[in-house]
Amino acid sequence: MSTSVSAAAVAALVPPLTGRRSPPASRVPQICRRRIRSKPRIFSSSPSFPIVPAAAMATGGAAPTASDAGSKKKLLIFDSEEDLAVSLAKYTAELSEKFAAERGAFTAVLSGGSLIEALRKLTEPPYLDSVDWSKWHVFWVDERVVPKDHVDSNYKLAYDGFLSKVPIPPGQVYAINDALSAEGAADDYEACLKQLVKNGVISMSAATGFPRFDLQLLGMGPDGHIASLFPGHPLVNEKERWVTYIKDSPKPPPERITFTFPVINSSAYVAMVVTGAGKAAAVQKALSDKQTSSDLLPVEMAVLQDGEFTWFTDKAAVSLLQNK
Ligand SMILES: O=C1O[C@H](COP(=O)(O)O)[C@@H](O)[C@H](O)[C@H]1O
Repeated sequence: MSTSVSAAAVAALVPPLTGRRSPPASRVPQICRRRIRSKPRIFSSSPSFPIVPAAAMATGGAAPTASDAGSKKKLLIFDSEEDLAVSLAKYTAELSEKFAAERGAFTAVLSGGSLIEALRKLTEPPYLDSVDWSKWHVFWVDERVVPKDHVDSNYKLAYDGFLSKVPIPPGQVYAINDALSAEGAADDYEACLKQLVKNGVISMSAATGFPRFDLQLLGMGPDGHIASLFPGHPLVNEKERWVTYIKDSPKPPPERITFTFPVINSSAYVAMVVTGAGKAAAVQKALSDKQTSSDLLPVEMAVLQDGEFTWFTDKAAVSLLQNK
């Protein structure tokens, strides 16, 4: 179990991030430190999206290079989930290298659910050895308010499937304080983020005034929810908070914390990882041309202010799209 103290009490302990050096784990604010438990082919798109051959991506074609700067949305369709996982690893590793070189840190946001399994290739060669894991700072776009060893914990899911297999410094893994209420945990996590902005670990978006994470790795539920932002729930309209809480999640468990849309939409890069026929209807709605502003799914509300949004999908997930 992690400890937590106020952000103000620890602020002075933490030097700003400079150059290419990341702060040692021991100097990360206690409020932000949640140590890893010792145990515990056919490529198509809607007309509004560029068609990006997934095979090209696998060989570097969709790497985050300067030539991609003007391309804000991409739809990648893979023949298999295995192919998707290979390319997602390459994409993530290249962004890690880019941000580590540019700013000495890489802020990666995880969702729960099927996303974690899709990250499995990052835990294998060549990435296990070639990625500079010491530059990674890991966050959760949403978390269930349960103990970290609970089967519903997004932290546990990520730890078991990803974090326990790569050498990210434990002090750079920012889990929620699971001893707090949902409201308290959301406040605590937001305070953690604000402290890390002050330290220079997390960038700020000049355009929005909200934190700008380097990469958010997100999943989507069959109902079109992302993070813990559900269709028709008032939380989708939150405009001020960075992190908020929900006590009546339609998907169990009911109590969760979640990043808000202003934070999600301030990201530099988002990978939206969606597979399986069960999500085809939501994908169809999100990627169809006939969007109406009155009944947007949460996934449709993920619109980056100044970043690159890439859908990583398989054939089943796009099976209801026209023009394939
Ligand atoms: O409850 C949640 O669900 C979504 C989607 O999960 P998936 O298994 O259908 O991919 C997930 O992105 C979110 O983090 C999680 O809390």
